[in-house]
Amino acid sequence: MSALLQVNDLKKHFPVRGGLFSRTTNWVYAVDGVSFEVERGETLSLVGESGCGKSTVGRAILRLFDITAGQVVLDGQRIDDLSPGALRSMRRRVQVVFQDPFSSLNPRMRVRDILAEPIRNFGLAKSSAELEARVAALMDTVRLPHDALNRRPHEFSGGQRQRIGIARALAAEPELIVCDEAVSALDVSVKAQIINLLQDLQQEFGLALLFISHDLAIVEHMTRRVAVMYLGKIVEMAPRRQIFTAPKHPYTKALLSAVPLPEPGADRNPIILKGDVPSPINPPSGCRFHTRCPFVFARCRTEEPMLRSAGDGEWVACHLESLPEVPGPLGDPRVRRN
Ligand SMILES: Nc1ncnc2c1ncn2[C@@H]1O[C@H](COP(=O)(O)OP(=O)(O)OP(=O)(O)O)[C@@H](O)[C@H]1O
Repeated sequence: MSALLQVNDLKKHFPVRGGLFSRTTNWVYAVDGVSFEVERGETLSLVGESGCGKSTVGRAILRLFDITAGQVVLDGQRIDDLSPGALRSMRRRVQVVFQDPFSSLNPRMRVRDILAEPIRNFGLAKSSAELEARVAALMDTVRLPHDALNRRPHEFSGGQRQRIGIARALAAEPELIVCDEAVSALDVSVKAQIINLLQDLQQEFGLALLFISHDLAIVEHMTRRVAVMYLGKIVEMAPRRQIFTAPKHPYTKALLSAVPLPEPGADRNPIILKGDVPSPINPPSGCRFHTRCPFVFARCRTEEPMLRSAGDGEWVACHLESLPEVPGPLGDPRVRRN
């Protein structure tokens, strides 16, 4: 059986307009050739620093805009070129939970109406009694009391609002939920509760999650696989254990070395990257990470590394992997000096 979601060589370039006639003067290469799959019922996390293109991938899957190139395939059907009419059923199957439920929930609507809207829109209840029962069941599912149905979003805490956002996504009976920084704005204890809730729901409903986050500490607790993005591309994709115990790409190593360890006094030998992330308007030639990579060598500056299998479900886009094993400057046996 094919994967629930297949993203093939996805590109999204945004025009930069300027001048008197608002002509396109440049392009933001926000996502520039990204491929991955999400199986039914699994969680794939998309991680990377701010601006690397994570949300743009999520929005492309939700068809919030037309993509520049590539394919987005849901359950065997291309959804990137669907007509507006055909988009309707796809919209039910893929839902989203955003970072800030406050701005994504209509402040004038009561919770009852917020939850009833998708059920009505997608024709999921045959009578008003069934609609009411479904709304009540959703409150149970996200562990909110029924008397909250008559309240409006501003009357809830951040964690409770996120539960409402999750209930609204579930109302459409989706197969995939894109969680875009869904717990990033919450306090630590509330974060843990929402993560537990998402994991329980995933088990209960067999949901697939695309979990977009800049926070690796969160991802470690809830994902099966991780894809690491840098400047519009995936640099490494692997099962969680491999990413967290034996990362291969120098950028993944640097990202992980910045995650605080739970044991007091423990040290990870942080890898400090030089400089800032370059602009996606004018990304570096060759490997996009070469301007900051501690292991850079000549080929990295000119030749773009492809995402290649490194075995055990692991994919890496780095020239280091193909090199003979000789001692490198930092003791990494795969690094060639030149
Ligand atoms: N509508 C747009 N028009 C122009 N540029 C955009 C647009 N949307 C995103 N970008 C640019 O595309 C790049 C990727 O943005 P994106 O929001 O996908 O990154 P991200 O990794 O999700 O970061 P963050 O977590 O900060 O949102 C950024 O440089 C951003 O400024």
